[in-house]
Amino acid sequence: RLNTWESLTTGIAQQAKGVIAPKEKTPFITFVLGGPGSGKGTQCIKIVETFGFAHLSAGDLLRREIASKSADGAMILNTIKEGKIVPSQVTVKLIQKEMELSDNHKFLIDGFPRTEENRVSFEQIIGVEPNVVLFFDCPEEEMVKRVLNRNEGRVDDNLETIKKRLTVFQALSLPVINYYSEKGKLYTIKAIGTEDEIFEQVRPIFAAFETVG
Ligand SMILES: Nc1ncnc2c1ncn2[C@@H]1O[C@H](COP(=O)(O)OP(=O)(O)OP(=O)(O)O)[C@@H](O)[C@H]1O
Ligand SMILES: Nc1ccn([C@@H]2O[C@H](COP(=O)(O)O)[C@@H](O)[C@H]2O)c(=O)n1
Ligand SMILES: [Mg+2]
Repeated sequence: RLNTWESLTTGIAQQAKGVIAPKEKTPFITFVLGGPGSGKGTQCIKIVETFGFAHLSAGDLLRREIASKSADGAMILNTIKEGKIVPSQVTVKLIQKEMELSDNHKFLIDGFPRTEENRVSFEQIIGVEPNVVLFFDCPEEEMVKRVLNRNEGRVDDNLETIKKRLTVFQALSLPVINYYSEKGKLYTIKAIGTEDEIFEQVRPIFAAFETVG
C-alpha cells in the first residue's frame, strides 16, 4: 500500500477525487514545536504571510473534531482537558486529510509531533520527513503568563491544565526535539521579545531555503 506522499505524487489520490494532475512539486515540510504558549501559532501566521505555507495546526484540527461532534470528539475533548496527547493515529489522519486536500506543497505543521509515537506514526503514514523543525524556546514563566492571558475560551487555558501540559512537554516532546537536533534539522528560536523581534529570527531560516530553490 502506498503512503500518502507516494499516492499524491503518482496522482492516485487526485484521480480518486476526480482531479487529474498529480502533485508536481516535492513537499517541503516544517514541524513547529515549542511548549504551550511559546508563540507557535502567532509565528505561523507570519510565516504564512511571508513565505506562503499552508498552516496545519494539530491542536486546531483536534478542536475542529470536537466542534463537529465526530465519533472521536468526546475522547479528544477529555484528552485536551487533561493536557494529555491524543492517540497518534487520530491526529495523523487529520493532518493527512488536510495535506491531501491542499494545493500547496509547503506545509507548516504546528504542534506536531508532540511525542516519539507521533513522530514515527507520521513517518509511517505520510512517508516523508520534515525539511525543517522549528523550536520556539521560551521560559516556562513566560509561557504560563501568555496562556493565562490568551482569552480564546480554550478548555486547557487554566493553571491546572497548563501545569500538566508543561510536564507532558518536558517528558514527551523534548525527546522529539533532541531527535531532530541530532539529525541536524533543528532551528532553535529564542521565543522572548516582541512578535516582530522573534519573527526576525525565523525569517532568515526560510529565506535561505527560498534562494536554494
Ligand atoms: N512574543 C510575544 N510576546 C507576548 N505575547 C505573545 C507573543 N507571541 C504570542 N503571544 C501571545 O501569547 C499567547 C500564546 O501564543 P500562541 O497561541 O501563538 O502560542 P502557541 O505556542 O500556539 O500555544 P499553544 O501550544 O497553547 O497553542 C497568545 O495570546 C499570543 O497572542
Ligand atoms: N500533536 C498533538 C497536538 C495537540 N494535542 C492536544 O491538543 C492540545 C492543544 O494543542 P495546541 O497545539 O493547540 O496547544 C494539546 O495539549 C493536546 O492535548 C495532541 O494530543 N497532539
Ligand atoms: Mg497554538
